[in-house]
Amino acid sequence: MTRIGVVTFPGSLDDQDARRAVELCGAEPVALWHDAVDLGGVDAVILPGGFSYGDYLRCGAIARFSPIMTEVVAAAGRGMPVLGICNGFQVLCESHLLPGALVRNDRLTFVCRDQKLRVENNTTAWTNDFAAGQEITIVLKNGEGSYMADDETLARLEGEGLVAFRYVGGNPNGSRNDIAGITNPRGNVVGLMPHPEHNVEELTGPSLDGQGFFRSVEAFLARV
Ligand SMILES: NC(=O)CC[C@H](N)C(=O)O
Repeated sequence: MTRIGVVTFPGSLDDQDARRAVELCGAEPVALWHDAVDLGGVDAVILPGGFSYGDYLRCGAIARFSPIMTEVVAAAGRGMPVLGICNGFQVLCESHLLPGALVRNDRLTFVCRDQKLRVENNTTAWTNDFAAGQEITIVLKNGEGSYMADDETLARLEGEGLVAFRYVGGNPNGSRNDIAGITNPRGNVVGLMPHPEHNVEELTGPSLDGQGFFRSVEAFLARV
């Protein structure tokens, strides 16, 4: 059975939901504490949402220096699938596994809503279960979700097809080019602000679209 590690930093909030989503989608969740110095032999890693280290300095700026991140960066370099959700996306950018930065929402308030996204790249380890151009609904909840990158980086992301998800039906936070999530060129590291782990059960809704992320990584790992 595929083993997917979910890292808990001090201040992580959605680690339990991420582990539950992994389990509901048929893989074995493995809890990884942030000061671990190995990944316990997992096949993939999720950096979950929350407020690691209280969002002090900048979101993800301290978590980046947690001992486990040395292992995550090395494993990502070897091609291991890594998914950063919301605060996890912020940690991935701070760790330079993904380019750019997440800054305060343009309306200067926390935004919580069901968000429509368009799948722009369905070739990654975490998005291959979706159709290209598919519209999905995923919960969004953050205060610092506005994706920023310089013009050159943005042109590269667009030119190389590295935008994984784009907001549709209104940009909730001022992200450049309506970017909701990006991938690295290899397609194993993906970060997005909305929360797929909250969209895996009929009871809580608003969709089951989050399951696609976990099915994608299972399919990806079955191929390697
Ligand atoms: N839901 C989350 O992961 C929150 C992320 C981050 N701390 C923010 O508010 O922007």
